[in-house]
Amino acid sequence: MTTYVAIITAMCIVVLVLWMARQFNKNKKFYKAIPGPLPLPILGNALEFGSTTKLLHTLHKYEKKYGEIYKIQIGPISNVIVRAVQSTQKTLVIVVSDHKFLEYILSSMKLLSKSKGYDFLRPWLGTGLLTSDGIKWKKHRKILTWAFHFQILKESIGIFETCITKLVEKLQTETGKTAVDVYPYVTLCTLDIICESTMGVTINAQDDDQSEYVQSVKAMTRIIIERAFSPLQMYDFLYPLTRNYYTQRKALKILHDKSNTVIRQTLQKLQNKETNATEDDDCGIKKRTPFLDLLLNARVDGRSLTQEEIREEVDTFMFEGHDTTASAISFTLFCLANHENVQEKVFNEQQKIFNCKDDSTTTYDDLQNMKYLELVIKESLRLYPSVPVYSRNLCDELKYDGIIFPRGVALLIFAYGIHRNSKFADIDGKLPYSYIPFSAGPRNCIGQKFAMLEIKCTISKILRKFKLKPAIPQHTLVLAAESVLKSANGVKISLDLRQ
Ligand code: HEM
Repeated sequence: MTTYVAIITAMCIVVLVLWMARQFNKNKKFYKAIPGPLPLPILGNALEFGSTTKLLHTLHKYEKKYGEIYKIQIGPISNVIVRAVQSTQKTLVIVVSDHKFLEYILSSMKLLSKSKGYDFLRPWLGTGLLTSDGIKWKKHRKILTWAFHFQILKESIGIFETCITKLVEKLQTETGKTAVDVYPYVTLCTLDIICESTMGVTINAQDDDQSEYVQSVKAMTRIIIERAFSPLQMYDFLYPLTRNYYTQRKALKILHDKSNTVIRQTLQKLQNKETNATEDDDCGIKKRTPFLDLLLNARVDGRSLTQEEIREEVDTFMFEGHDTTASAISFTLFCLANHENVQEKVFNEQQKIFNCKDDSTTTYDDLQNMKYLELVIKESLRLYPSVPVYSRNLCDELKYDGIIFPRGVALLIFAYGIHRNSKFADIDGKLPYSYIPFSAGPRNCIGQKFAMLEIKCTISKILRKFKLKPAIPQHTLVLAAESVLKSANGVKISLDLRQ
C-alpha cells in the first residue's frame, strides 16, 4: 500500500515537473521573442507610467526603441515559478501598434474580453456594453445597434441644434480674448446632448455646471483614472481607506438614482401608452427617447431587460458618449485655429451648404454634405484620438506568428502610436487597421455615426459664427491620457466674431 502511494506521488511530481518545464520553455520563448524595457523588482516598469501625462509619452518612446509589439510589466515582477504558471501573468502588458497584429486582435470573435483596467468602471457602469463580454455583450450589442438606425440619428439633430446654439452663446462671451480654454465649454454641451439623447432629460449642464448631477459625472470620470494610477486606490481592500471611496459612493448614488428614476417614469409612460411627456415630470423628462424605448421594449431569451440591465446601458452611453466627443471637438477646433488655410476651406464649404447664412438650422442632409469637414475631423482624430489606448484580456493562450502569448496577459491597443507611425499612418483605407480611433471589428464603437454627426454639427455652427485663431502666447498642448485624451493645460484658442 505504502509503495503504491509512493509510486503515485512520484508520478504526480514527475508530471507536475514536466508540465512546469513545458510551460517555462514555452514562456521562455515568449519572453525572448517579445522585447521590452527591463522591469525593476516588485515595481516592474510602473515608475515610468506614474501620471496621465507620462503615459503616452512613455509608450511612444518604447515603441520607437522596441518596435510595434513590446512588453511592459506593471507591478510585481514574475519570477521563474510565476512565469511557469500562466494564469498568474496578471501584470504583464503587451503593447501593440503593429497593423497586422491589430487586425488579428480586433477582427477576432474570440478576443473580446476587456482587461482588468476596465474594472474601475464597473461600480458606475456595471456590465454595460463597454465592460461586459460573452453572451450578455453579444445579445445587448444586437439590441443596441438599432439605437443608431439613421431614422433615430436624424431625430437627434434637433437636440444637437438646441444644445450647440447655447454653446455658441456661451463662447460669444469669450470673443476678443487672446486665449480661451474651449474644453470646459464643449464638455458641458456634449453632456447636455447625451443626457437628452439617451434619457430624454434636460440637465442644463451649460447653465448650471455646479448641479450635483454634473459634479457627480465629473467626480466619477476623475476618480476612475486616479484609481488606475494610485497603488492605494487600485486595490479594492485598500480603497475604502481613501477619500475618493466616499466621494465615489455619494456620486454613484446621485447618478444611479437619476437613471433609475428616468427609467421608471419612462416605463410608466410606456405602459400608459403616452407618446409624449411634458416638461412637468418629476425628473424633467422632455420627450421619450427611442434609445430608452428600445431598451424597455427589448426581449432577451423571452424576457424584458431588468431595471439594472437598462440602467447599466444608460450609464454606459452617458459615460462613453460625452467626454469622447468633447475631446474630438476640442482638438479639432485647436487644429483649425492653428491651420488657417484648412479653416478657410472648411468655412467655404459651410458657406456653400448654408448659402452664407450663419444661423440656419442644420439638417441631416447638410451634415452629409460636409465632406471636407469630415476629412478634417478624421485627421484630428488621427493626431488626437479621443480613446488613445484600449485593451483586451487573453482568456486563453494565443498563438500568433509562431509565438505563444500566455493566458492572462493584457493586450494594450496603442491607437495613438499607430496613428503617428509614418510606416502605417493612412486614413484612405489601404491599411484598414492602421486607423482605429473608433476601434474596429466586432467590438468597435457602436456610437461612431452619432459621434460624427454631433462633431460635424458643433464645428459647423461654431465656424459659421467665429473665426478661430491660435492663442497668444502660442499654446502647446500637454497631452494627458485620462478616461479620454485631454490636454493637462487646456485646449486654448482665440475666437473672433465673424462679420
Ligand atoms: C469621437 C467620439 C468617439 C470615439 C473616438 C469613440 C471611440 C471608441 C472606442 C475606441 C471604443 C472601443 C473601446 C474598447 O475597446 O474598450 C468605443 C466603444 C464604445 N463606444 Fe465609442 N467613441 C466615441 C463616441 C461614442 C458615442 C457618442 C457613444 C454613444 C452614444 C459611444 C458608445 C460606445 C460604446 C457603448 C462602446 C462599447 C461598444 C462595445 O464594446 O460593443 N461612443 N468607442
